[in-house]
Amino acid sequence: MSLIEVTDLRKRYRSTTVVDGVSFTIGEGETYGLLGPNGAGKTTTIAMVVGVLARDGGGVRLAGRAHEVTSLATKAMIGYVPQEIALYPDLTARENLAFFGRLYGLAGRDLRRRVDEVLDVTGLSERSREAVSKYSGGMARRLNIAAGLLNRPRLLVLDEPTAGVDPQSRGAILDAVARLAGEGVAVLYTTHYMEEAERLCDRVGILDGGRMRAEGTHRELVSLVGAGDHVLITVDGAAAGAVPALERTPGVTRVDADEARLELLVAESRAVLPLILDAVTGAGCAVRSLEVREPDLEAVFLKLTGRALRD
Ligand SMILES: Nc1ncnc2c1ncn2[C@@H]1O[C@H](COP(=O)(O)OP(=O)(O)OP(=O)(O)O)[C@@H](O)[C@H]1O
Repeated sequence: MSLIEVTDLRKRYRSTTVVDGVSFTIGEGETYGLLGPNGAGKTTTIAMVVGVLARDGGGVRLAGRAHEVTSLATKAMIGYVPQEIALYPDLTARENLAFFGRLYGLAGRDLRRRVDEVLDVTGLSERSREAVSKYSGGMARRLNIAAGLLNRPRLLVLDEPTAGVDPQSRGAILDAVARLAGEGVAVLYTTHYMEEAERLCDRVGILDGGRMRAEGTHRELVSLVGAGDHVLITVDGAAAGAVPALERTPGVTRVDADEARLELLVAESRAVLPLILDAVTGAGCAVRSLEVREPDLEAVFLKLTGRALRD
């Protein structure tokens, strides 16, 4: 069963519709990515999902219950980490977390244990007694995430958590999200980095202009636009001799030869690769190198919207 069901969300600002009928579900332990360029409506969508922004239409159900701006019981199941850092710079990481933990009603040994756990998940244990003013931007972002975990959320919502952070913090954030999902937390993750969506998310929704353009696993999205894997082969001598055999190979949809180089479009490279190698060597060409390039979400986005994900 899905932990959260979002149905037909809508938001207008004056005459402009910025979220236009967005629906998706996320199961326990599943990481769902909302991928879209700046201004696509990601932040507005998740603000309505979390319940900090009133919606103009649609519904959200969390663990089978209607979730509204005023629903405290369902809000208690959510950890929301907005883009803006909300921390006290003069306090240490530990003091910040203790403060937020008390707001959640934690105290004493429970509070200390929970603070230790969230510091560990975000990789900040060793620097926990330093003032946040001494932290890098990436560490502050990790601490912001740690604060969102104090209440053991069943749904963790992260709004572009890695935007502008250093590689070390980015790695720590991605590891933390994977670990939490492994523990059964449902994760809603917005990003405009398609590599992150590919690496982290079980399913991705592509949002553009306030609308969900497509949704699915990486494989499903890629097959939706009819793309296949590119296989690039270099051979000793002329590659053209291998073209007829490759064109007869099941699963190969296009063959281009240019001097010693072959470029193929194939439906499913893993299954077809042995047949391709047989065809090339059978035509008397010795293979010098072979590279498989899987299509990415960037290609899907371009195909769906006619624009690049990052302008
Ligand atoms: N309070 C507001 N009043 C008017 N327009 C708004 C308001 N908030 C957002 N918008 C507009 O809604 C659209 C979607 O914004 P939103 O912040 O949800 O996009 P986003 O995909 O999160 O982009 P970003 O990556 O830049 O945060 C934008 O065109 C934005 O200008």
